[in-house]
Amino acid sequence: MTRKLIVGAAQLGPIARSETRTQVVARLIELMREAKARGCDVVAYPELALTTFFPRWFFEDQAEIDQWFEREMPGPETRPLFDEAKKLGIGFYLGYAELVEQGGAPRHFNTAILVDKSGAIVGKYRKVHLPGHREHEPWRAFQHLEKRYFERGDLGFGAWRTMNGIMGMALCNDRRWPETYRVLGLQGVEMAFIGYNTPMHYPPVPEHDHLQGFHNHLVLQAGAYQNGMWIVGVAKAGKEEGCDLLGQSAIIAPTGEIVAMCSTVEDELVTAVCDLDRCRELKDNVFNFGLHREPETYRLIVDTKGPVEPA
Ligand SMILES: CSCC[C@@H](NC(N)=O)C(=O)O
Repeated sequence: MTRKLIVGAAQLGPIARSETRTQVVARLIELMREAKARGCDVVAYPELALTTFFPRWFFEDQAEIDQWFEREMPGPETRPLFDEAKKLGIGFYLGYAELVEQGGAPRHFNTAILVDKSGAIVGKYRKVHLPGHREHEPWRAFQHLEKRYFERGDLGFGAWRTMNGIMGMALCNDRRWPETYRVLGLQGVEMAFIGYNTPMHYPPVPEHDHLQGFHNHLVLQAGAYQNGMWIVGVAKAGKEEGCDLLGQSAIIAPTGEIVAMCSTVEDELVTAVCDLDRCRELKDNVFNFGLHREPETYRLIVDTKGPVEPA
């Protein structure tokens, strides 16, 4: 029996600062219905998919910051998405800002969840590689204050058996780090969902601005190939509050080939039939970890943050 999963990458166009959760969820539901009509088993949305990308602004008032976060999932505004998923019998991956009380203290995470076809949350991931800066840097055209507003994820890179396969999650900047994919790959992940918000302009090194699309696919394709997994990379795209965000959401095969890609920077769904058994072509051969990895020679990777002096 083949394990073919039909997957949708539901790219979002810009979300205005004034747009409500209810308005955004209506957009998500429309994409979900389209995905179902095209036979999808699961649909993936971007990182921080319920609001505008708020880390581009410096806020000092904690109440103003907290308004971008979800205190419950599903909550009153997101419940219709879960109800629709259950009604349609379709899974989904969703990124959002999460605020939890732990030990009487508030904790803020950049989070993603995986929901199965019954509408149940089966997995949660909290972003590990937080990019950007902590302090206000007024010289920038826009801020990238993820290091200020979120703490590092505390759940590691999990893997979940669901929807007839082994699924993993990551978020945006995580995709630039080979360690992300390898930790997923070592757990046998067959499909990884990765939502992103990637500004086209990178203020510290603007000479790389024209390479944003290249670097996006470079890392997603390498991660897929080197670990024998499908990757679903999903953008929030377009000109959002004056900031241009990369599109090019893509579904990538374990061979590293792009099999579907968005061609707009608006709400757009692309789909692909993903045979999870094709992961074996890599996992049993050139990237047979049990046969070919030499972890004792990789000690620096886990023992050191780096860089170190050469021996
Ligand atoms: C601050 S520069 C990098 C921007 C980063 N964006 C996110 N959201 O992680 C990314 O890796 O695309």
